Amino acid sequence: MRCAGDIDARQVDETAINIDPIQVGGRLTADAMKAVIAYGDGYSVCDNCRKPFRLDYIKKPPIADFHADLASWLGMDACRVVPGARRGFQAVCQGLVQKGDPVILTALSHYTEFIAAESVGAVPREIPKDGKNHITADAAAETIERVIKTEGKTPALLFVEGVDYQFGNHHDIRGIAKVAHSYDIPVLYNGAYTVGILPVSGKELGVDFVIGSGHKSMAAPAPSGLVATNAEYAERIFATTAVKGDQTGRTFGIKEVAMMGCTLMGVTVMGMMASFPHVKERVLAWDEELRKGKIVIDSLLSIEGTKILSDMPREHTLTRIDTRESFDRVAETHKKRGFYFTSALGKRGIAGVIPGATKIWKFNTYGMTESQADYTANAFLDIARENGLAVND
Ligand SMILES: Cc1ncc(COP(=O)(O)O)c(C=O)c1O
Repeated sequence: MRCAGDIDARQVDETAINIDPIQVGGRLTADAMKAVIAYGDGYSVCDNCRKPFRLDYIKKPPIADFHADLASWLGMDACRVVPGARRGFQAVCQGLVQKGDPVILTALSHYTEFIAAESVGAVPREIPKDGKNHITADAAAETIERVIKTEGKTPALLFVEGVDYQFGNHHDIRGIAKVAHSYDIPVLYNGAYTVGILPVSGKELGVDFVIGSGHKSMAAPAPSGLVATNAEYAERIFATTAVKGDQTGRTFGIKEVAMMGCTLMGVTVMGMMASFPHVKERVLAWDEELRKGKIVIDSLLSIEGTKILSDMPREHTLTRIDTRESFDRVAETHKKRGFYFTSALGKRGIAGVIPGATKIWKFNTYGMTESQADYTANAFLDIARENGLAVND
């Protein structure tokens, strides 16, 4: 009989080449794995927590320095680690948005951005994407105007994704931030697919908040992430508690309300910290990542009927692809239907494509070695040829 503590092996072969769009940037470094083992106990980072009693003041291990380093690395003034990008969105909403306030999101916003707005009773309003799947400064301006006119209120916050999760496209953050600021609307930059993957400077982008996801893009265990702010908003977002026990008169000092006092303890913060030197280095090799990604893109495009739905040339390793006129044609008659494709990839040691997907799907080549990129490119060609699809050599 099985009991709740029985743990199965992972469903994805960890030795496989994983092209799952959400997983590639969160794979741990060897140093993070060591940290996970060393700091596995629940409150392990609290051994040397001394006054003031707060996670971001702990000197041993150097969690205080880590916070300062994160802020300067992102060109921001203050930073806190949080349990996932979503908790960063929520902290900013908690600090800036009142019930009933309109909040601007985009047609490419992630559901967690909507839920963060909902958690404070905000009214979400979307900037539409254009025909090229971009969020533009003009569309942002039109949306802000429309919201002010119809709701009679200036939006309290604007969310925008550096790179969106649907197409992996970049958007005009500087232009959008400029427009938002002309209405005095603070701008939250969602760096879930950029922070830890490519260089990001909140100052250069002209945004007020930078949010990152540790488990998606910073080689860290889940749930982890960060929220960084400029000096203008730091006090509001990281406001300390003013509450007092009515019987005891107790107060709780420097605990921050939006952070619920302390955030990432143990494995998550230590994994994130252990990977950080590697993450700082890897963002500088972004062009290399694009070059390796191109090897896979070129091979897929050589299969007749295949279309890339993301911007071309690719400027991110997450790509949306349409194989309705190629791999999906095979699915119509194959005895495994659409599952033939993921099964053929699996046999070749490639994981991360949703089982049965042959129409429109996404993949991410981030972190592949050159030989893995060559291997993956050839695997797609093999599967195409094996199933009678035409390949342009
Ligand atoms: C664009 C985007 N933003 C935010 C999130 C949420 O990130 P986290 O899991 O770190 O809260 C995701 C997760 O898939 C995402 O794709």
